[in-house]
Amino acid sequence: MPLTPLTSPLDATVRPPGSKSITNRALICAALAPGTSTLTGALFADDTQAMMGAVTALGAGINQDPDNRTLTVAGIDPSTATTAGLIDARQSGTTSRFILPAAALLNARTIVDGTPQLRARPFGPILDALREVGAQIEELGEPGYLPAAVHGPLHGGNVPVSGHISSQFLSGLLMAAPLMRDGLSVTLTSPLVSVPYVEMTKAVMIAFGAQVTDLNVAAGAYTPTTYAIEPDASAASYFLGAAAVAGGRITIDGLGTASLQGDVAFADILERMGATVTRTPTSLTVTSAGHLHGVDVNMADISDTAQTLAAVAVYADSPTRVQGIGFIRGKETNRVAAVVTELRRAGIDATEDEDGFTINPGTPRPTRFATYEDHRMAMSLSLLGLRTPGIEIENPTCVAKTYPTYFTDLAALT
Ligand SMILES: O=C(O)C1=C[C@@H](OP(=O)(O)O)[C@@H](O)[C@H](O)C1
Ligand SMILES: C=C(OP(=O)(O)O)C(=O)O
Repeated sequence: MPLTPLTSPLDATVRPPGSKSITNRALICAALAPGTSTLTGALFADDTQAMMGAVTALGAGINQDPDNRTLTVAGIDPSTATTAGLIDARQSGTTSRFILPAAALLNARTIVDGTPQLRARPFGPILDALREVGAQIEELGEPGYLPAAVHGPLHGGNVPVSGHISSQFLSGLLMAAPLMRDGLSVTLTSPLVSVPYVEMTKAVMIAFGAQVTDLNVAAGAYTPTTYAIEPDASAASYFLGAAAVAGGRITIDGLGTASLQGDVAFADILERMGATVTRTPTSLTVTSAGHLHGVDVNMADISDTAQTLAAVAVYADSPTRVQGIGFIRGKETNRVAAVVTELRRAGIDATEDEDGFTINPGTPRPTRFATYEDHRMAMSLSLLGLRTPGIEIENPTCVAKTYPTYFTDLAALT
């Protein structure tokens, strides 16, 4: 995918597609709520298709209306459901980590597997926690990795869970918890990364009628609900980053101070770098002259936007250091190594640190970037093409994981 630099400053309003994280949480809660739920503003992408396939395998019924971005979900009663089978979570961390506990509620054997990329990502903490709350677990490949078989039901109770590898283990356990016999109380055994995603989990659960306080969930049931899903804040980071790189104004419609998504704080980092940010409860506007300063920032809460910041940092007037994100070596690819390798390919002085990376600004040369089957490598590196001639993105269709129309929407900015 060749990219063409912009010839005039940006001046656009964008509404990104629905949040992947909220869509996949709402699908789990709706699938476990006996009755009909309606999800509006949903994301239609590979990760959410993976979740739709997963909850269908558990017995839920899904009607997809992509033109109206709406999903209608006929939920199951997990205490009587006995559907077992093979679930393909594809490349999706959220689908795999959220469906394992949900499948383990059933008195049936379910195998969860995914692509080779997903098989390389860690699952040990969630498999261990599920054993503690009553599941029979078979690790069918390497211990601590997919594929794995789960068989319930779950008695719940108190369970220790580690937080430093991924918050998705905790979110998955919490969402299944209302249907555990004794409910669930989680004690974290290590510091939690991606904290805002756990707050999001609790908010979606509460919208579907669950009782949640701190990391304690009461036994009960989900209630079918009509639920409106926000646009995706991680996707929005590319458009906000575009204003920072190319200069001009970008407004994100549908995301603001009222958002459930931590990634809206990417705008705060651009503000620290010198951009002007205007916020309302439901919109974010970034205006920039394209001259930003470097920043030293901990991105443990919003690590999906770290690659976006790496791209923006290339054009700042001083170095940028990102800390607190060593755990993103376990995402779709080793994101710390991948972003440093690709920026160095373009002649930028980037270095890998133990818990992040440092980007020294420079003038990138024309480069064809590798994307490592990582949608966020493709979307973040595309920002260089808005300012530097001769930028190409290999395998651009990898954006289908969360944002199939990304390159069309980027082109429409001009
Ligand atoms: O719960 C979620 O929806 C997510 C949590 C984060 O993962 P980790 O908790 O593994 O950092 C994030 O990177 C991912 O894209 C979505
Ligand atoms: C890490 C990501 O996804 P997941 O963990 O859900 O596969 C992501 O979307 O950047």
